[in-house]
Parts: sequence; structure tokens; C-alpha cells
Amino acid sequence: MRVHLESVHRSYRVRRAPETGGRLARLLRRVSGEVEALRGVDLQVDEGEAVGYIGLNGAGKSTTMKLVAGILTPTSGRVTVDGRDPHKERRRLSAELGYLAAQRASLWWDLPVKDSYELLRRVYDIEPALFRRRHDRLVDRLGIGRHLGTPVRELSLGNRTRAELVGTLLHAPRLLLLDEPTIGLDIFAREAICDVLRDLRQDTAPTLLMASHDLRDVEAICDRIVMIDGGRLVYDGKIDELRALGGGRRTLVIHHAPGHRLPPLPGPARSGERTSTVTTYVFAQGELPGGLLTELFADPQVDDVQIEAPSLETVIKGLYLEGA
Ligand SMILES: Nc1ncnc2c1ncn2[C@@H]1O[C@H](COP(=O)(O)OP(=O)(O)OP(=O)(O)O)[C@@H](O)[C@H]1O
Repeated sequence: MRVHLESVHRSYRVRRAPETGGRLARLLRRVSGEVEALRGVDLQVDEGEAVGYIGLNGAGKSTTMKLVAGILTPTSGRVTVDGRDPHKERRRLSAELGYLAAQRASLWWDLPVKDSYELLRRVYDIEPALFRRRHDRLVDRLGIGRHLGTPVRELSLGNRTRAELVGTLLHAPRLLLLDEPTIGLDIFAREAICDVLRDLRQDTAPTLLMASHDLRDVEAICDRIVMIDGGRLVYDGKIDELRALGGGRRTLVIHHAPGHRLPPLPGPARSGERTSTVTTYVFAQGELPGGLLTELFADPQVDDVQIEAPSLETVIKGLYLEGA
């Protein structure tokens, strides 16, 4: 499915204590105001694309997801899914939509997991043999077979999220909105979820918008990153292009004997961290003279020399610091 946001603004009305007046008056009186969660967002996600949606807390990611799901309407601008208004056509969209978010359970809290799945089969009117095939595959891949008889409320966070993901995928949605699908999960749960999502992209390629703070997940699943800051998009491009933004810099990390004096480094390198046994220098790619490395490797007081490219996380941090 194709998602399109055009000049989307979304504000929330809030009531808060006034900034002036006595303590009691501030406690009792409330003035209303507005929080601008989205300030003119233009975004297009094409059929089968997988987009990692990243941003700091309060940047506007969940608000975007709710608009696409038709739960909220924009204050101004236009949101469409396959050319239709997702709010007006919520019923029709729900048959094609999978939406996973911490605050939005698709399973029934008091029912055993398997009963919730059976209810979902009926809600989505999934043909029993097809349901069984999808169900068995997902339950197996997400490793929740042992928990099918357990009421959802008794599951750990990791198992509940795995179980929710099965529930989200049973009707094979064409549009998948995942709001922080791996938050708070251990490495096994995270890997199981990432594996299933990667397979899904290969098999049925739904359109995927995934909000996440965890760049490892985004890198594992998506090929495009959209970055939002204070309600405005500040980056939209391929992950590789984003990585290349910081790709011109390398860090030379030298592990050496305590207090060892290193040979002077030439021109453009900037000194980075220095402890008694580790010294780092940042330099532009291609500007480190080969002779220097030979000298360092030959130095008996130098234990190890590494050249590191910046991680995606470092590049993104740099973008925030530069005001993107
Ligand atoms: N129901 C609401 N009422 C009032 N303000 C809200 C409401 N929902 C969100 N906001 C505000 O809108 C802004 C964007 O919130 P949103 O939840 O979309 O951000 P987010 O990027 O998903 O954040 P996080 O990473 O913390 O989940 C924030 O300033 C938030 O406080």
C-alpha cells in the first residue's frame, strides 16, 4: 500500500498550570494551550518499501503512525493510504493494516493466547487452512508455542510482544505500522522479531513503517531512514547514503603502554580521546600517511592500532548536534 502525507500539521490541545500567579492559583487554575506535534510533514512511502522512522522522544513518530492508521486526523494537510483517507475509511483499512504499539494491544488480556488468535481469525475471516499455515509458521518462528495456553496478562514483556506480533501478522496485512517493536526486549526476542520481519519483506513485502530508537533494528530491516525532529522531517534517504554522510571521517585508535609518547601526527588529524593507554585521532579518509602506520606497528610500546569508520549512531548524533 502507498502512504502519502502532504504538509501535515497536527496539534494537541493541552491544559496546563499557568506560569504566573501564586502557588495555590497555579495548582487550581488551568490554562489551555497547544502542542504542535507535527509541523508540515511531507512523506511518501511506496508499495513494499520498508522505512525506519527515527527521532528523539516526543519528535512526533507515534503521532504520524496514528494519522496513517486513521486513529487521528491532521489539523491541516492531507494523509492518504492508497489514495484514500484512512480516518474516513478506517473499517476498510483495518483489513489491510497491522499496527503494533505498546499502548495498543491486539490480543485479549485475560484470554489464553490461542483463544485470541482464534478470535482474530474470525474477525478477519481468515480461511481455516490458510490461518493454520500462517499461525504455525509465525508461532514457530517467534518461539511462543509453549505460551499458547497462557493468558496474555501473565506473559513477560518479550513473550507478550512476540505474541502480539503473531496477532498483528495473522491476516497478512499489506501495511505494517510498528511503533517501537523491540523496546525493552532481550537479544533473543529482538533477533526473533527482526528475523520474522526480514522474512516477511522477502515473502510478501508489505509496506512497512517502523518507529524505533534502536538503529540496529532499523539497519537490519529497512533500507530507507526518515528522521524527524520537533515535528519536522530532517532527513529522508537510503541508510547507505546516511552512513556516507559521516563516511569522510575515520578514527585512528592507538593502544599503547601507559604514558607512552607517540610520534607527532601530521597536519589535519584532530586529537580525540586520550587516556594513559589509549590515544585517538580523527582524520579525513585518505589523509593518514602510510609511513605513520608502519612506524606505529614497529613501535614496541604500541600494543594495537585500529582504524574505525563512524557507526550509523555516531553519524546520526552528529546530525542532531549540527542541528541537521
Ligand atoms: N494525546 C496527547 N495530548 C497532548 N500532547 C500529546 C499527545 N500525544 C502526543 N503529544 C505530544 O506531541 C508531541 C509528539 O509526541 P509523539 O508521541 O508523537 O512523539 P514520539 O516521537 O512518538 O515520542 P516517543 O519516542 O517518546 O514515543 C510530544 O510533545 C507529545 O508530548
